[in-house]
Amino acid sequence: MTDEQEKGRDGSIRVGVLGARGRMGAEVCRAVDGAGDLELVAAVDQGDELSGASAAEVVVDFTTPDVVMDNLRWCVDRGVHAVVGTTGFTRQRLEQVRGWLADRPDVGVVIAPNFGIGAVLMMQFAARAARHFESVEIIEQHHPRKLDAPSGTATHTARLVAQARAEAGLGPTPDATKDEVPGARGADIDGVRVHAVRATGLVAHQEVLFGTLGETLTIRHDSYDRVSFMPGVLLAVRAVRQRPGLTVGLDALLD
Ligand SMILES: NC(=O)C1=CN([C@@H]2O[C@H](COP(=O)(O)OP(=O)(O)OC[C@H]3O[C@@H](n4cnc5c(N)ncnc54)[C@H](OP(=O)(O)O)[C@@H]3O)[C@@H](O)[C@H]2O)C=CC1
Ligand SMILES: O=C(O)C1=N[C@H](C(=O)O)C[C@H](O)C1
Repeated sequence: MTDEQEKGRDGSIRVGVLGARGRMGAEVCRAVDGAGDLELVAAVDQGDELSGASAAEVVVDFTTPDVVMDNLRWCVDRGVHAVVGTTGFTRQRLEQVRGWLADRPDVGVVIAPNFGIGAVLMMQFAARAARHFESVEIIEQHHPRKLDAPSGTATHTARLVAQARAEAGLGPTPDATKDEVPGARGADIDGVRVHAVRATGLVAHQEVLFGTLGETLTIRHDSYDRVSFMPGVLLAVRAVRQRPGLTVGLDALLD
C-alpha cells in the first residue's frame, strides 16, 4: 500500500463498495465520489476478488443474503469496518457477527435494514404506536427484482412491534380465519402478519396498519428513488470507525 492509500487522499476516509455494479452499490459509489471527505478506493462486484477492497478502511456491502456473511467475516478478520445494507440478518446471524467482533474489539460494524431516514422514523413511530392497538398488520411493497420476501425492513418492524406488544401485555391479534388459501394471511413474524407485494414501478414502500375499536392508524413510508438511502449510508460510513462492536439500525446514529 502506498503512503497516500494508507492515509487516504487529504485525510479522507477510504471506502470500498461491495456489490458496486448493483442498484444500491452503484448509487453508493456515486454518493461516495461526490462527498469531499470520502474517497472511493474499491468497487467490487460478482467475480472480483475481495482482496480488491484491501485498501479500504470502511467497506459498504449491498450484495445478496447468500454472500454477505462471508464478506463481513473477511472485513472483521482484516480489521476493516463495515456498513451493511444487505438483508437476511436473522437473530442467529447477528449473534454470529457479535461473536466475530468479540475477537476484534477494534472493529465497527453497522447493519441497518433500511438507511432511509423516513423509514427509520416510520419504524420508531410504529414501535411507539404498537401498545395502543389490538390489531396490526404490515404491508411492504417493492420492485419485482427484489430477491427476498418479506423485506428486511418489514421483518425488523414486525420484531419491534411484537416486542412492544409483549411489553404491554397484549395477546395475539384477533383473527377468526379458519379456512385459508396458503399465504392469504401473509407471513407470521413473531405473531405479526406481513404481506409482501411486488410490482413494476415500485421502489420500496411500507405501511403499518394498526386497528382498535372504531379507528385505524396507518403509518406509511415511500422511497421513490435510491438516493433516499444515501444520507443514512454516508452517516454510517462517517460514524462506524468510532463505534466498535455491532450497531443494528440507524437509530443510535441519528440520536
Ligand atoms: N438497508 C437498506 O437501506 C437497503 C437494503 N437493500 C438491500 O441491499 C441488497 C442489494 O440490493 P440491490 O442493490 O437492489 O440488489 P442488486 O442485485 O442490484 O445488487 C447486488 C449486487 O451484488 C453483486 N454480487 C453478488 N455476489 C457478490 C459477491 N460475492 N461480491 C460482490 N458483489 C456481489 C450482484 O452481482 P450479480 O447481479 O452479478 O449477481 C449485484 O451487482 C438487498 O439485500 C436489498 O434488500 C436495498 C436497498 C436499501
Ligand atoms: O431490496 C430493496 O430494494 C430494499 N431492501 C431493503 C429491505 O429489504 O428492507 C430496504 C428497502 O426496503 C429497499
